[in-house]
Parts: sequence; structure tokens; C-alpha cells
Amino acid sequence: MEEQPSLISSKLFLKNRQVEVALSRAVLTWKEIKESKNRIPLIPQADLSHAVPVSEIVAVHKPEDEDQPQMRRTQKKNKESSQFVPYAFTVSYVRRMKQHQWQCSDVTFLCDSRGLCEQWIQVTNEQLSLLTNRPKSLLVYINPCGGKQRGKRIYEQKVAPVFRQAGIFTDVIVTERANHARDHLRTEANLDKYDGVVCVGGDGMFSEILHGLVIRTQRDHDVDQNRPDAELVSCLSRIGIIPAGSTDCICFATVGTNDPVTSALHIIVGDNQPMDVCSVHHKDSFLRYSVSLLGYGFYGDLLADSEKKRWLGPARYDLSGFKTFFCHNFYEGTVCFLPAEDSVGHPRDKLQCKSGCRICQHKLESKEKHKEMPEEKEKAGKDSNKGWNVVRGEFISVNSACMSCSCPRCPKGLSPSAHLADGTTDLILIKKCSRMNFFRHLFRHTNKQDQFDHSFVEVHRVKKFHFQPKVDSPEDQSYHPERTACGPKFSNPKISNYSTAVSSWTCDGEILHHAAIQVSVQHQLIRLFARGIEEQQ
Ligand SMILES: CCCCCCCCCCCCC/C=C/[C@@H](O)[C@H](COP(=O)(O)O)NC(=O)CCCCCCCCCCCCCCC
Ligand SMILES: Nc1ncnc2c1ncn2[C@@H]1O[C@H](COP(=O)(O)OP(=O)(O)O)[C@@H](O)[C@H]1O
Ligand SMILES: [Ca+2]
Repeated sequence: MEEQPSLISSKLFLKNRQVEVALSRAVLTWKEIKESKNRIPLIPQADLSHAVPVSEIVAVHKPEDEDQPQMRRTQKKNKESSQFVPYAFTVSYVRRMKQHQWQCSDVTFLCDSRGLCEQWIQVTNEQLSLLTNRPKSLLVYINPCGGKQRGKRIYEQKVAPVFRQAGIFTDVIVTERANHARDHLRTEANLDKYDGVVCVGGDGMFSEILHGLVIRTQRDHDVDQNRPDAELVSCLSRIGIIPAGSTDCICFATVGTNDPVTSALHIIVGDNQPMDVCSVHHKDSFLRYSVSLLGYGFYGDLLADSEKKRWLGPARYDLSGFKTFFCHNFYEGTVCFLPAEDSVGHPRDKLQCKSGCRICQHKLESKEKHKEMPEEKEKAGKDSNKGWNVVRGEFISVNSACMSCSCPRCPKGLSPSAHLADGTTDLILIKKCSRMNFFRHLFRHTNKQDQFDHSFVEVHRVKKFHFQPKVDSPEDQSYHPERTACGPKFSNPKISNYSTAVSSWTCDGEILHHAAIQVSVQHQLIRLFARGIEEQQ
């Protein structure tokens, strides 16, 4: 990085040692001034030198009350050594810890004049005010019932204090029922007042915010969401996720960890991660949007069963996973898909989507070019049914992962090389196989082996796909019989063969009421306060 001229630079004190502190437009640095190179200290001391990018400074302020005793102690010590240092300022900044976790660290510098201290605070604040991507005002929704029911406490104890420190104004709504946040965003919220929306909860709560924002944006622009080919309008508001749910895969896969303070810091520094969204339709009616896992068969049955065990908290998924695994159902149907261009890679190419991902950026550039394409040419492309592939068979599971879906349970994710913003989703087809083979496939999610390297697994990177069960589901026929114990439903009571049973879809952890669906990836429809997974330093 090119060295920039200092805006201010002074000799200050840090922990009773003299340091040279300098601030440029890009970076704040401090370096210890060693008295004499030959003098070796009796007790070895840690090196105080450090550099913090200005974009990662949370705030600069006078030391808070709790810092005062420490400051007074320092003053007393310095007085005794006839060096009186009464003024101080604290810089709070992002510190990277292990496994993508961020912490808010403080460093307090002592100055020998009030004027110098105030000058440092003013110059630093001026630089922070130039960072226009930072939110000043946020609308926060808390789900008090998600995960281990700790959403409210997590927000109040871990997140609100850092937002306060960064000078962010917040309006907080603790939801009182399911869909409260979605309905409020869709109809009431004055979004002009805020620079973003924060969701405190799990993937289900995120899904509410997603639906509220996307539905509102389409309505404001007169877009008919029921048309599967409608060109959707991207949402302007960015979404921040404070993880307080059971899986938290949307947070984990976009930030690298499910830690509330890390997420709060990504919001404060104003990160921006565009993200693809899948739209799900049944015939010509809109059903839902999805950003993580759309799963039919194994994951659909697992989720339907786990909903009855909500009281168990996150452990419900393990119990239902175990049960669903031993049911070993399979489902007959047809999958049609439109493969993505080769330029976006392949689910097995081991090219993980990282911060500033080239594949996602390349895709955005080609989208811009595509917009300039003459209308006739575009029409011709749309009209042809060319390029669609068909797979008919018996499936244990049909999964679509629009992102890696990495989460604490499965850190490499359901599709480790899926991209956050490339306009595609990874379609994973698990065909009928023995229970042992299915276990082998599942187990590979927990180690380094390729979970797609099995004869009964097919994986494709696609832009669109359709699924049609062999027999229409009750909902597809507008008929609602009782569910069977293990999850599958039978459209015809005479049919009691598992291969003809119908499952349901899980859509980011919410059950879909249709089995026959059309899915289309909406390129970069939303933006998050995140930056993707950073390379480990
Ligand atoms: C043998 C060990 C197998 C481990 C296999 C792990 C695969 C995990 C894939 C996880 C994909 C997660 C996709 C995320 C979906 C979420 O959007 C969604 C909603 O999240 P929320 O609750 O925060 O609102 N969450 C979910 O759908 C939960 C998925 C949970 C999957 C758990 C799978 C457990 C499988 C256990 C099999 C046990 C076999 C035992 C054989 C002796
Ligand atoms: N106040 C509330 N009471 C009951 N359910 C709620 C409330 N607020 C949100 N929900 C619903 O709770 C469900 C689970 O939320 P989520 O935060 O994803 O937790 P989890 O990860 O444990 O599933 C979502 O379907 C959401 O719509
Ligand atoms: Ca994608």
C-alpha cells in the first residue's frame, strides 16, 4: 500500500511508554520510541507498535468513567516521575481474533496538553465522517423466541453498547408474533429514515426481513412477483444479521462466524455484500424467496418433524435428523434445470467464494453488459427451451444451495464452493441409495472428503430449475389429508408405497406448502452488512 502523508502525528504516551502516533487518511499507526538502542529492559516488554486502517476505527472518544481510575493512576505515576500527563483519548477499533471473529479493542493515548488531545479527537472524527458507507441510523428487529431464546439479551448486552459507542441511532422492535417484522417492513416502516435493517435471530427471522424488504420494493416499483420471469428490483436497504437462532447459516456463510459482536462490527464499518435470492413459484403464483437451503425429501422431512420439537431449541434438528435418517424415504419426481455458463465455475471446482470474490464480480460485469443487449436478441434467448436438462428418478433428497450454507454444524457447508452473488444456485440430487451409502455422503460433510464424489450424487450449477413430483402433492391438488408419522404425504390413500409418496420443501427453514415448484435465481437482489469470508491472515 502506498504510504500517505500524516494528517497529524505526535509523541504521546501509551501504558507509560512513549509512542509516535500518526494518522493518515488510510491508517492510524503507533510505534514505540525506544530510549536507547543499547539499553536492554530488565523485564522484556511487549512491542506496542500497531497499525489500524481508518475504515476499522469504531470511534474516538475521551476515556469513559471506568477508565478514569486507570488514568488517574497513570497521572500519579507520571507526577512522581515529574512528568505530568493529564489528558487522554481512546480509540476503539476492530481487532481480528481467531476464526474470523472480530473484537472491539480500545487503546488510550495520553497527551501533555488539552489542546493536543482535542485536536486528535477532532481530526480522527473528521476522517470517520468521510466514511459515507457507514450507517448512522438502523431499524432493529429482535426475535425473542429464536434459538435458545436469547435474542433480546444478546442485543442488549453485546450489540447495543457497541452501536452506542459508534454513535449509531437505533429504533428497536421486539417482535410479538411470527411475521410481525415482515408485515411491519412491508407496510408501515418508514425506510427513508434508516440506513439499514438489523435482524436479531436465526435464518427464519432473516427470511421475514428478506420478504418484508423484497415485497415492499417490488410493490413500490409495480413489479408483479407472481410472474416467474419478472425482472425484480434490488432492495436499497442493507441487512445486518445478529445471530441468535438455531442454525444461523446465513450469518455464518457471509461473515465466517456466528458471533454477535463480530456481526455488529461489520455493520458499524458499513460492509456491503451483495447476495443472490431464489424466487420460488408454483405455476403462476409466487410462494417464497430463499437464500440458503431449499430442500425436498431428507431436509424437508427433517424440518417438518423438527417444527414439532421447537421447545428443544437447536437440538431439535439433531433429533429429527436422526429420525429422518432412519426413515430413509425416497421420492419419485422430475427435475428440469438450466445450467449456468461455464464462467461461474462448477460446484466441485474447490474455488471457495471469498471476500471480493472474482467470480461474483465477473458475473456482475457481464450482467451490466447483458443489460445493454438489444431487445430482440434477448427475446430470442428467452423463447428457446434450449439448454434445459431433465433428470427423472427416485430421490432421497433434492437440494438447492444458493450459498455454501456453512454453519457451526457443518463448517464447510452443504455446497462448499457455492457463491454468494454469482446469479446461480448449486442443485444437489441425491438419488435412491442404501442407507449406508447415504450415511457415507452425510458423514463427508464433517470431514475433508468430497461429499459429491458418489455415484448416487449429481451436482449442477444452475440458473433455474423446476421440480415435479410423480404424484401431485395434496397442496398441489388443493387437498389436505393428514401427514404420516415420518413426514411423507400420500396424495392417494390407496398408495402406500414410499417411492410414490410426496415430501415437502424446506425453504430457509420454513415449510413450503407445494411440492411442484419453479425456482429462479435473482442475481444480487439484496445486500448485507458483511464482506464474505476473509482470507485468514
Ligand atoms: C453424520 C453427521 C452428518 C452431518 C450432516 C450435516 C449436514 C448439515 C447441513 C446443514 C445445512 C444447513 C442449511 C441451513 C438451513 C437453515 O436456513 C435452516 C433454518 O435455520 P434457523 O433454525 O437458524 O432458522 N436450518 C435447517 O434447515 C436445519 C438443518 C439442520 C440439518 C441437520 C442435519 C443433521 C443430520 C443428522 C444425520 C444423522 C445421521 C445419524 C446416523 C447414525
Ligand atoms: N415474537 C415471535 N413469536 C413467535 N415466533 C416468532 C416471533 N418472531 C419471529 N418468530 C418466528 O420464529 C421463527 C424462528 O425464528 P428464528 O429466529 O429463525 O429462530 P430459529 O433459528 O430457532 O428457528 C420464524 O419462523 C419467525 O417467523
Ligand atoms: Ca449463488
